[in-house]
Amino acid sequence: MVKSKRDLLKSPRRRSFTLLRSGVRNKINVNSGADICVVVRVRPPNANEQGDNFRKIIKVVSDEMLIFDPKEENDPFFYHGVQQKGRDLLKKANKNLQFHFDRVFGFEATNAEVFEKSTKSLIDKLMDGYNCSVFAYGATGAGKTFTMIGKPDNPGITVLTMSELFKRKEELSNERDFELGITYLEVYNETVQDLLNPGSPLNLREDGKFGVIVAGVQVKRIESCEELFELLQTGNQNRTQHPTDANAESSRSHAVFQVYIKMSVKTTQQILAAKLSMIDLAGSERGAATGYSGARFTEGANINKSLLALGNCINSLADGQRHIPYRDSKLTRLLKDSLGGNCKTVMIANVSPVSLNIEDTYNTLKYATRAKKIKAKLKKNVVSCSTNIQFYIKQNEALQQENEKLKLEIEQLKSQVASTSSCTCNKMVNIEVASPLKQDEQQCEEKGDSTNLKIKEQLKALFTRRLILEEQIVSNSMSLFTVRKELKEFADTRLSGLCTEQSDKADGHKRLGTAMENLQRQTERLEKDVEGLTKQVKEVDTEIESLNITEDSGEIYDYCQALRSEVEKAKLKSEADLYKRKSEILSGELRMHGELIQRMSAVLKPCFLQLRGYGYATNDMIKSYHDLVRHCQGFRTVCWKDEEASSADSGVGSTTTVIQSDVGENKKKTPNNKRKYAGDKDDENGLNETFVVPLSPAKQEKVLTRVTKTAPTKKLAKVQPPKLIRLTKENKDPTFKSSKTPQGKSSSHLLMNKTKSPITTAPKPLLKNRR
Ligand SMILES: Nc1ncnc2c1ncn2[C@@H]1O[C@H](COP(=O)(O)OP(=O)(O)OP(=O)(O)O)[C@@H](O)[C@H]1O
Repeated sequence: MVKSKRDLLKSPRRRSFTLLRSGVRNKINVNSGADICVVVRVRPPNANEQGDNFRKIIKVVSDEMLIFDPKEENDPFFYHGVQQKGRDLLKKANKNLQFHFDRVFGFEATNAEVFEKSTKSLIDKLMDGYNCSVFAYGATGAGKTFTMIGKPDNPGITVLTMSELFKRKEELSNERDFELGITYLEVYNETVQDLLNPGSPLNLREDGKFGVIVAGVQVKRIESCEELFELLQTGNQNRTQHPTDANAESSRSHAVFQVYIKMSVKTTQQILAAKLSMIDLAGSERGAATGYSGARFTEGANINKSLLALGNCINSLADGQRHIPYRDSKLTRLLKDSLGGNCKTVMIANVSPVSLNIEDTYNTLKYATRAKKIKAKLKKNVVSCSTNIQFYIKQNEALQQENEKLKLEIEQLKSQVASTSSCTCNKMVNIEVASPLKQDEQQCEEKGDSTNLKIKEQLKALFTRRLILEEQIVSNSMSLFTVRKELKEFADTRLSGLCTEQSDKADGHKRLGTAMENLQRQTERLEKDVEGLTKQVKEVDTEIESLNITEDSGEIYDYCQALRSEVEKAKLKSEADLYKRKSEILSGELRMHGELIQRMSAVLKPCFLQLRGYGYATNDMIKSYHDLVRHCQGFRTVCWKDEEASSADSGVGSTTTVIQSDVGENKKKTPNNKRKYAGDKDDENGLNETFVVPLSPAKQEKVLTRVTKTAPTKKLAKVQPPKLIRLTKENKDPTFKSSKTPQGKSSSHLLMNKTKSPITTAPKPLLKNRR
C-alpha cells in the first residue's frame, strides 16, 4: 500500500530530513527533557583559517541556539552601480539553519566552562549509582582532544570531572567507602588495545551478567587525582597519533577512558556501583580534506567505518528500533551499554567555525541532532556484584593474590627441598651424635616431616594438573578426525569408481569435499589446542623438575614416582577410551560397507546373469565375476609358477599361491596355461589343473604367511605337499569334484587338510560366450 505524503512525513527519518532541508522557517527543536544531553562547542579559528579567505559559518545566537551558514546581511549587491534589493543570484544561497541544543559554547568558552555546564552534573548521577558517559564527536581538528584532555595549563573535562569526583569522594568519605578503578583503552583499526598496559590486542566478550567485557584488560586502582594525571599521560603517550593536513597531532584512534566506582553506604550497607566512560572519538573526515593516501587512507576509512556504525546505532536508537546494530564495529560493541542503555549520556559535538570545513560541520550538527532523540533507560546500580567493576577488580585481585601465593610457595618449596635433603644428610651423618644434640635432631626430623607433607601436597597438585592436561590432550586428539577424513577419502574413491554420470560424481565429490575441508579445519584447530596443552605439560614438568627431587630424596622420590605412574595409568586409560571410540567408528563403517556390498550384489548379479544369458558377457567379465565370488568365499588359489603372470592379470581379488614343479606331472597336463575355477566345470575353453585350497581364514593366513616367506623356492613346495591332499575318485571324499580336460585327463581339486567346504557352481550359460 502506498503511503500518503502525510504518512510519509510522520516517519522519523522523513521528518528530520524535511526539517533540515527547509531552512530558517523550520526550527530544529530538540526535546530538552531527553536523556541524552547534546552540547556543541565551536572552536576558535586556527592560524590557517584566519584572514579573509574563509567566511564564518557558525553564528552562536544564544546559549542554546546557533545558526549554521548564516545569511550575510551586510553584503549589498550592486547592479550597474545601483544597489539591488534582492541577493546576487549567481551566488549560492546561504543555508541559514537554526540548530537548538542543550548548550552551545562559542570561541571564548574555556574547558572549565564546558565542564561546568555539561559534565559536572554527571557526578551527582554517578553518586546515585547511575552509569554515565561522555562522547566527544567531530571532524578531525575540530577540538575533541582539546575538550577531553586539554593542555597542562588548560586541563580538559576528563581531568576536571575526575577532580570533581575525588572532591565529592572526600566530602562523602564519612558516609561511604569508595573504591575506584580505571581502564584506558583505544580502538584502532578495529582492534582494542590497553593504553595503560600495551601488549597484544584484547578481545571483547559478551557476558550475560556483566555485559560487554574486555578480556585481559587491567583495572588500575587509584586513590588520588595526581595518580590519575600520571596514568592519563602514560596512556596518551601510547595512543596512536599521526600528523595530518587537518591536524598536526591528529588522534587516529578512539580513546575510551572508563572509571569504575564502587560505593558502600556505611549506614545502610547498601552497595552502589557506577561506571563513567569518557570517549574521545577519532575525527570523522573526508579523505580528500585530510590529504591521505595509502595506509593512512585505509586507517581513515576504518575510522569512518566505526563512526558510521556509531551513527547507525544512534539512528536506530533515535528511531526507537528494536534491533540496534551494536555488533557492526568494535567501537559500538564496546560502548553498547554507554549508548542508549542504562546510561546518562553527554555528547559534545565539536565544530570548526569557518567555511573550509563547512561539510564536516554540517554533518556533525546533523549527527548531534539525531543523537538528541535517543531515549535511555536509566536504572540505578544498587547491587552488590552485578557490574563490571566488581568483576574486574575481584578477578584482578584474586589473580594477583593467587600469583603472589604461588610464587611464594614455589620459593618456599625450593628452599625446603634443599633443606630437607641437607637435613636427611645431617641425620645420616649424625647417627651417632652425642645425646645433648639429639633433641635438635628430633626437631629437625619433625621439621622434615612437615616439609615432606608440603612437598607431597605440591607434587600432588602438579601431577593432578598434569593429569588433567594429558586427558585434554588425548580428548583433543586428532586421530578420530583423521580416521573420519580417511573414510571420507575412501568414500570419494568408491563413488568415483561407481558413478556413471559425471554430474553424480561431481555432486558427491563436492559434498564429501566440504566434509573433508571441515574435518581438515577441525584437525588444524585441534592441532593448535594440543600444541598449547603440550606446552603447559612442559611447564608443569619444569615446575616438577625445579623441586629437585632425586633418588636421594628418599620417600619423596617414591611418592613422586607413584604419582607419575598414576598419571601414566590414567593417560593409558583415556587412550584406550579413544581407541574404543575409533573402533566404534570403524565398525560403523564396516556395517555400512556390508550393506553397500549387499545392495551392489543385488544389482550386479542380475546384470551379470543377463549379459551372460544373452551371450554379451566376455570371458574376462565372467572370469572377473568368478574371481569376485571366490574372493567373497574367502578362497585362495594355488597355481603354477609360470601361471603367475596370467593369474596376476585375472583382476579381482583372489589370492594366488604359487607352487613349483613338485607336482610337475600336472603341469605337463596343462595345455594352454589357463586356470580352472571350482565352479567352471562346464567351461570347455582349455582347462587345466588348479589347486583350490578352501581354508578357514586363520589357516589360510598361516599357510599364506609361510608360503610368501619362502616362495618361490622348491623348499616351499616341499613344505606344502604334506598339507595338501590330492583328491581322487579313490579317496571318495564327498567334496571331490572332477572334470575332464580336453585331453581327457581328469582335473582335480585339492582340499587342504580334508576341509569339507561346499563348492559353489556358477549358473550355466544360456548361450555360448561370444569370446
Ligand atoms: N577551544 C579551543 N581553543 C583553543 N584551541 C583549540 C580549541 N579547540 C581546539 N584547539 C586547537 O586546535 C587543534 C586541533 O585540536 P584537537 O587536536 O583537539 O582536534 P581533534 O578534534 O582531537 O582532532 P583529531 O580528531 O584529528 O585528533 C589543536 O592545536 C588545539 O590546541
